[in-house]
Amino acid sequence: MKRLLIKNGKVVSPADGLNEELDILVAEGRIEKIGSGLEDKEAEVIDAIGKVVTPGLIDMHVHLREPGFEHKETIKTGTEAAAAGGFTSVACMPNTNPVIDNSSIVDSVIKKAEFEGKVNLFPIGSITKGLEGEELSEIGSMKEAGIVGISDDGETVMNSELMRLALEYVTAFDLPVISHAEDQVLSGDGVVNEGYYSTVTGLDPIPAAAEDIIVARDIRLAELTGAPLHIAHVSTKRAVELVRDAKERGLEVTAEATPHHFTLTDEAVISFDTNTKVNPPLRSEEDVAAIKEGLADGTIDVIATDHAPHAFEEKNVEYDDAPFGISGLETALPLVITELVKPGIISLEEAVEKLTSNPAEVLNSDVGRLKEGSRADITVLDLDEEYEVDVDKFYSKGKNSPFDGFRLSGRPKVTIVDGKVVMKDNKVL
Ligand SMILES: NC(=O)N[C@@H](CC(=O)O)C(=O)O
Ligand SMILES: [Zn+2]
Ligand SMILES: [Zn+2]
Repeated sequence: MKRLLIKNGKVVSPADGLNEELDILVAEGRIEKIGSGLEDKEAEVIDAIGKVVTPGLIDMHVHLREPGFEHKETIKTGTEAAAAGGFTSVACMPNTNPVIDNSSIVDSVIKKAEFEGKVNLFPIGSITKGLEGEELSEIGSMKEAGIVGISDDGETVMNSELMRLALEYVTAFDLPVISHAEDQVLSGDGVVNEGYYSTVTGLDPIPAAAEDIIVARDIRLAELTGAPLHIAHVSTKRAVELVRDAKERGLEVTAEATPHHFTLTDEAVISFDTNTKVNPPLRSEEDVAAIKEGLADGTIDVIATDHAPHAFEEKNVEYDDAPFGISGLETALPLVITELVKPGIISLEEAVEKLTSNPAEVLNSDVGRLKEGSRADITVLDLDEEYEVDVDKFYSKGKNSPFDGFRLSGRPKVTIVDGKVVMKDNKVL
């Protein structure tokens, strides 16, 4: 295996106490040495001068669509998109067909990723069989097979008794329960946020309360059971307040926000572009401000994409009929830098934590760190490169992005997984 020497980059890994210009020597898939003025005659040199070197980014919320919806995305194309976006690990949601609700499907997803995946893949198992909300999945055997959490993402476990049982069950397993918080009776047939823009477009509304109610319920159940709870794609002001309060009370509650929810407001839906249709919906200016505050004060621990690719034909229909979801892996890091770091809403160090060590901690995984001896998953990024988003250049099959044509600054330049360069200069290798 080739040795790699990443030279003269600014190494940023707050969890490892690193924030300075250093070299990193990689051998046999591991970080052999971190230091100044390192030399190695055999190593391939990656010149990182003027660039930032971070632990490989982790996206704890993606939809890779395989098995069952390979026309939208596959493990191969989805992990290529991840590599292109600077991610070295992704955790994939179980709303596939069949649903990831038993150990043999977990095994098959892991095997497939070993053969075809560009990055590390950590499956998330479902909470209930078939995502039907009626019976618990085989959580114990899925844990043995390698899941890192459980979620019925795409659906809410509307039965509070069953959700309580799931939370009680995982306390024995060190698995977070990841909540897609939506009161599905209240959200009904809604497609956009309830407010001024649902009124002017005439599109069916989803009230913020649909999210707030389930966030409140699940926090209460986490308190009752003592289980670790992670709130997926937080999008409302009240949800941020509820998570903040839960943390203050010492509960093991964590939360994530997506780039689309901190970048866009529901004003975007007046275009009737179905690429703005996502669940939870794009919210009001006040909600977006609260998300940014939550990111800044640490209430929101993690930035995750909720990468939800769909085929062009599926999105190329009336707003009401289009599926919910945004293809997010290849714009996430540029949006974090452009929308959060450059304007000073969070520091670069905080951004790195929310994309590396924090999600690793939620998933109880040992990735997301830069230490001698640890696995060599590394991302090199250029904070200043400006470019225009072009969905036709996405590695993802999902071209469904509302950011097509956006000018962003900050870009991943090299992605290294297990000591191997899998993306360089925006080309997946
Ligand atoms: N976010 C979305 O709009 N869609 C997700 C489901 C989900 O994350 O809830 C999908 O699977 O397409
Ligand atoms: Zn969801
Ligand atoms: Zn999702």
